[in-house]
Amino acid sequence: MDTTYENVSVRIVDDSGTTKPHISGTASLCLNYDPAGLSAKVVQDGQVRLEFPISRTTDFCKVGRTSYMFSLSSDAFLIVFSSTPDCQRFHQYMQKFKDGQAVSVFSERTEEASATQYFQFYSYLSQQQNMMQDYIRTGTYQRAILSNGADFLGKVVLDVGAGSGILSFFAAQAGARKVYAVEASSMAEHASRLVESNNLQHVIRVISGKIEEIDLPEKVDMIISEPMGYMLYNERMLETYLHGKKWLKPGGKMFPGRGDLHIAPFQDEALFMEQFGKSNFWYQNNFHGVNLTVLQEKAAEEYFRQPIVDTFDVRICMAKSVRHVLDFERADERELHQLDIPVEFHMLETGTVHGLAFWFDVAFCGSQQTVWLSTAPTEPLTHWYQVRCLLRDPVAVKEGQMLTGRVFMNANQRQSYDVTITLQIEGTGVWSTVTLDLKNPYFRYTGGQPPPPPGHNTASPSELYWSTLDAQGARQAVNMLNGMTVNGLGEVAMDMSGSQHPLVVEGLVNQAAIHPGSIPAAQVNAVVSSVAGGAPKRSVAPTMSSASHLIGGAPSPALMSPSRPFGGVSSSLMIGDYMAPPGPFPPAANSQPYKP
Ligand SMILES: C[S@@+](CC[C@H](N)C(=O)[O-])C[C@H]1O[C@@H](n2cnc3c(N)ncnc32)[C@H](O)[C@@H]1O
Repeated sequence: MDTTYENVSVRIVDDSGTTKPHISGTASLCLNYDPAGLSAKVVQDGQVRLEFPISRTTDFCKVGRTSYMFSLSSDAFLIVFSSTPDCQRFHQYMQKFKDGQAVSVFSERTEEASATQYFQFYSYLSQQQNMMQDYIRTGTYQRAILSNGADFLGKVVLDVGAGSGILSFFAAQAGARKVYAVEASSMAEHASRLVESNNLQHVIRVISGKIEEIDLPEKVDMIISEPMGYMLYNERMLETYLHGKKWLKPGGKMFPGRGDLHIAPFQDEALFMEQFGKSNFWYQNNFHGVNLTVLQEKAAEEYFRQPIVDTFDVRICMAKSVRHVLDFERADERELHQLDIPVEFHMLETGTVHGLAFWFDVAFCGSQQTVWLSTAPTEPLTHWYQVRCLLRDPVAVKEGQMLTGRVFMNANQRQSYDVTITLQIEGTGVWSTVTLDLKNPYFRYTGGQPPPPPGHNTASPSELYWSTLDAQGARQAVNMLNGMTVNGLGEVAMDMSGSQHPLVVEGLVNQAAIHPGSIPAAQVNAVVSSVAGGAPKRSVAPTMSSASHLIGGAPSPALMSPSRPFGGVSSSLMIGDYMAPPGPFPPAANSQPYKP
């Protein structure tokens, strides 16, 4: 809701009802959320001329068609709006406020349509399952909680955004006396049923509602939550997590207690060409008799606004990552409205910087043990994958140069961020800038092994392979010859079981950091077929058409296999942890994520 009103005049009212101007000329009236209700500010030329709190007990009323009267303890003010519609809009807002209807930090910062879709998404059991089945995620949370029993035993805990209630169950397992499981979507009903069927009603109390709007009967010793979206900040649920601190006792703990966003420049010519190539569809002057070329530039712009969600070989990074730390126990939610992250990279190699790669880690700093949950490319893959932002204009760099700049993340009302990257090579005048829409990413993960960057071999891989075989013993060396196997000693057999590619030997080929329990091989044909920018061939059935509809996160890798019984989960669209409904079939050539 727009809560700024331009060109208002403010008059002071005396006891006889006579009014006179309180400020000369007109000003802006801004309403902001305040824990006690609202705060009204009259701003003129950048200066606050009048500020007063509005609570549900404040006296106010509409006067005529264009004015509003506020009787405060000291003075009474008449706010005169510049038009009847403005006054009407203000009146509706105040009515809602008076009725106690959802005027909260959350509703202030979120478009209604975005919130509706967001909580609908999380109301699906399949979506909760998707997160629960991310074994690295769920297993790490359980371990962090159970290995810090002292922080939970006999304690009161708040679970912010409880979903299925899984984290509340972990807190109960660790001996919590009381757990308040707050969930805004209708998943709260399912969570209640789980609590009852597990006979934990005496410990876990599910509260249906938004953290920003509910009431708790007491303060808590510990807050637990899983509020991370991709690139850490998407979904803006971290703000909800920090908001929950209004219920935390002094000295209370947050689990996790901190989040580190890592940022590194990368080189990936193939990815750059792939994105660029997609817009070439519009570079046709006779598409069914229509000249499309005027839109090619706009299409390229649109593709480069999409952050790319997938995984990669860490060796594409050209410098050590810069780390941006957020201390959840200290930070204020308002700090997350604009994040201005300076970056400075000491380039470790010569080449082309195609963009910046992002991943995050969170730490559970318990009194007994610190446990990290990492989404780094060197670690087992999670449903957050990693995110890469391409530069429209890549920059050529030399080893030893300094690449500096900033990543500016500006929160929007769609529960996401506009991300502006600016980079320059120090002392050269070479720079590049791009703005991306984090709400509309391109989900590119195919389940395949991410290739290493070209030119990374500094010794002969073939020699290395054979010397490893020699070390293992020649008998184990197996080769294929016309359907027969011949071992390193020249012995021939008809056994076909040793048909693995000879170069795929553990320790020789770098395997992706994929956890065997989470990531079965998947063929995301729809995505693969769009790689060159052409339309996916109808004969190639998209087994993961949904994956092309990522909104802000991704299916748990465990659900990426077409062979899994719950593969249907992935036919939804993602928003971090959050996905939206499936799109058309066949998916668009560009694998554009669905956007609400
Ligand atoms: C990423 S899921 C985590 C669910 C569960 N805690 C888990 O770890 O499996 C986030 C949950 O928080 C809920 N949520 C998001 N914003 C919320 C808010 N402002 N108030 C209450 N719940 C919220 C969502 O509906 C969703 O179920």
